[in-house]
Amino acid sequence: MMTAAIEMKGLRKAFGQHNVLDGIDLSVPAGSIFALLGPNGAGKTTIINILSTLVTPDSGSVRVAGHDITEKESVKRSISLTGQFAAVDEVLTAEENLRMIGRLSGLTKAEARIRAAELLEIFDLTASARKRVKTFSGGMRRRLDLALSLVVNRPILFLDEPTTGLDAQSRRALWDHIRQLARNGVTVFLTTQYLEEADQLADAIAVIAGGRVVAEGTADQLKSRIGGEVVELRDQQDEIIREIPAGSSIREVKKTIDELVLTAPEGSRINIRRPSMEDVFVALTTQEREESAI
Ligand SMILES: Nc1ncnc2c1ncn2[C@@H]1O[C@H](COP(=O)(O)OP(=O)(O)OP(=O)(O)O)[C@@H](O)[C@H]1O
Repeated sequence: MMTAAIEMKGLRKAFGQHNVLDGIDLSVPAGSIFALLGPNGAGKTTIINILSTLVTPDSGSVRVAGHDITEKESVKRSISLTGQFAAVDEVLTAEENLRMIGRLSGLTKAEARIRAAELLEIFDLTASARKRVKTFSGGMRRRLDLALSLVVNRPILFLDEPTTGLDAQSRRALWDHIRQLARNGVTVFLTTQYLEEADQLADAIAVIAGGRVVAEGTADQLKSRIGGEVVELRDQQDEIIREIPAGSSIREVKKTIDELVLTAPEGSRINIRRPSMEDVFVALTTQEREESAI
């Protein structure tokens, strides 16, 4: 059995009367990429804050890298966190910031220089390496922030919405880097609003809503959980007119197509596809909202 790098059992946290986490059980194998999904305000950042010892839970047992989270110093030595060095020094250049963090983290001068150059390259900041951070755009700062959290590789990396605000090219570069880290044995725990990101990157995904885990598994398992195929009707401009989950048997799919054909406008066409992560997310989180409204 694989060892768990992160383990939560019965994790609860309330802010005032608001039960944000209402008994979360999750286990993340070492060296895997784990994505936590959930609607806005579901408690994703709260979980990351608890796992990185910034917030104390009300109850439950939580272990990170083999340490109980009450052993704060041991946990902190095992983790990196995006935004950890959000206080980027504005007066320094990107390269100086990276080298400074390298030195503060115990790298030699030469090691810090090499690591800074590598990270500047990965995050497409080489051309701006010698510019002061105060002249940077929002996207450049975000990339530098991510680079700073990766100066020293710790066994566990927490990334809270790492690609929000990044363009497609930087997003792809970060995904490649995350995959590389996981291949080298780093456990990556990320939250994301981009369902494609979870689909592309994560070995396992958990969806939280209403303070609980409402689904857990690989992207394929989650997709098959909501069942079968989706039949979509598109107009001549390729815009979706209707989408219907059709079930998994050929008979069900044919029945759905027959229904659509009756109402399909001239020039439209029909596609059959597997459910996307978005279908899964909408199905799971809508179901949770409906149940909690009862
Ligand atoms: N320190 C705090 N005091 C009071 N309420 C808080 C505190 N931190 C978080 N909350 C509340 O807890 C809930 C969960 O917040 P959290 O930031 O963990 O959600 P999230 O899933 O990360 O959301 P988002 O997708 O919007 O980033 C929200 O309703 C938030 O307002």
